[in-house]
Order: sequence, then C-alpha cells, then structure tokens
Amino acid sequence: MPTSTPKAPPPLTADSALFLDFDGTLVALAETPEAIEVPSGLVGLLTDLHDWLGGAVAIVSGRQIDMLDRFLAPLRLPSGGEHGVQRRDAQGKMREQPPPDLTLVLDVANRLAGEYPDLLVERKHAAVALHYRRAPQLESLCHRVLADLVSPWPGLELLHGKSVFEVKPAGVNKGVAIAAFMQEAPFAGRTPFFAGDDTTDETGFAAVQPMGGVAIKVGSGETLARHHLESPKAVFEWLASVLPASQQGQGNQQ
Ligand SMILES: O=P(O)(O)OC[C@H]1O[C@H](O[C@H]2O[C@H](CO)[C@@H](O)[C@H](O)[C@H]2O)[C@H](O)[C@@H](O)[C@@H]1O
Repeated sequence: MPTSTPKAPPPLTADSALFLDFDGTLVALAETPEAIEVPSGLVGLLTDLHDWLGGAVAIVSGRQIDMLDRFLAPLRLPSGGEHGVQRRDAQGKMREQPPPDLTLVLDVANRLAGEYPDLLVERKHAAVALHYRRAPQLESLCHRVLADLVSPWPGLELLHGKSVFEVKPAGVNKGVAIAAFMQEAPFAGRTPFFAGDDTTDETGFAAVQPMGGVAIKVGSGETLARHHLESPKAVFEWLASVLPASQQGQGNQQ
C-alpha cells in the first residue's frame, strides 16, 4: 500500500456525504467493547452535521447497528453494521444478510475463551468476534484456530481488526456498504468522505477515492488513504471546525 506523507483532509462542504467508522475514529479504543466512552458533545455534533448535510451522514462499523444506536442514542443515523452485513438506509429501511450457521465457530471460540479467560467472545447477528486485547500473546493461537476452522467454508471470511479476529459472511465489506449508500438519496451525487482507523476500513477508502472522494486514515498504519487525522479527538475537532457556525448547537439541545 502507498505510504506517502499524510495530509489533513479538506473541509466538508454542504454537498459532501460523510461516512464515519465508530471504534478508534469517533470513540477511543477501550479494553472491552462495552467499556468505550462516547465523548460529550459527539451526539450533538453528529446531529448538526446530519442536518447540515441533508441527512447524508452514515456510520459504517464492524459493530451491530443496534449497539451503535445504543451508544449514540437518541440519534439513529443511516448505518452499515457488521462490516456491511447489515445496512439501514436514510429512510430507516433495514437490509440484513441472513446469518450463516456459526454454531461451530461459536463453540470453538467459547471453548478457547473458557481455557483463556482474558479472551472475549462477541456474538453478532451474522458474525463472531474473538477479542484478544487483554491477552496479546494469544494472537497467533486465535488466528491459527479460526483460520483452520474457516478455510473449508468459502462463504465465510476471517477478518483481522485491532486485537480482534472476526468470522463473518464473505463478499461484503465497508466499501460495498458505502457504494450502496452512494446509489441512494440523500447520498447520491455528493462527494463521499470516509474516516476510519483500522485495516478493515481500507475497503471503504478504496471505494471513496475513485469516486473523487476523500479517505481519511485515523492514527498510524499503512493505508490507501491520502488524508490523515491523528486520533478520535482530532476527528471530533475537524468535524466541529468544518460545521458552519450557523448550523452549530441544534443537536446539543437534545
Ligand atoms: O468498524 P469499527 O466501528 O471500528 O468496529 C470494529 C470493532 O470494534 C469493536 O472492537 C474494537 O473496539 C473495542 C472497544 O474499543 C476494543 O476493545 C477491541 O479490541 C476492538 O477490536 C467491536 O467490539 C467489534 O465488534 C467491531 O468489529
């Protein structure tokens, strides 16, 4: 992947479409999925951006959409969940791939977590995540076990995110989800911006840049993205700085 000098993103304009990853981009990473803290003012800021951009703001995450809704309540944005396996459009219509049979994957992951209590299993609608953040020395064991399990099944894919391996349906990713949003109102015809921090966000960067859009890598690491922001705090500050003064404050009244 190219690693040219990263530069700050250009400002959003009223005809932009904004796609945002969640963990590591809008909220700082934490030891467990439930331990994250949603920064004060984030929900209000996203609400104002959503109003300013005519509804063209979506979260595109590895998390389940109902979990995103819980963290961002009362806001319910258009969302891609589980790396695009689920998608809720701007009208609120939900599209979900049928879950594959993950019984064996779940059994194996739970057995491993029984043996190593610092591992954490997250069951999603159509995926199973095995988190090893509290036991980094178990990375290669987790990888080996899940890779062996998944390799005979072409319908399943093993994703490697930050301190996590996820088994999910193959063939869908964040790039596919963003491309689907870009076919629909109010996203269609706008310039897409996508910010994300993880390797699993690279498909999103690969989708928006050929559309003339802006890909923003948050934090360090090799990336296709041509723009960069240092941290979730820098993402917050950038979003707050590009929002016109006349649009500020509406969401904070909630
Ligand atoms: O696509 P994202 O919105 O970045 O979601 C990716 C995964 O995020 C969550 O796990 C990650 O964040 C946790 C909380 O900071 C952290 O403990 C874990 O190590 C990270 O991998 C979430 O639990 C996963 O389901 C998402 O796929």
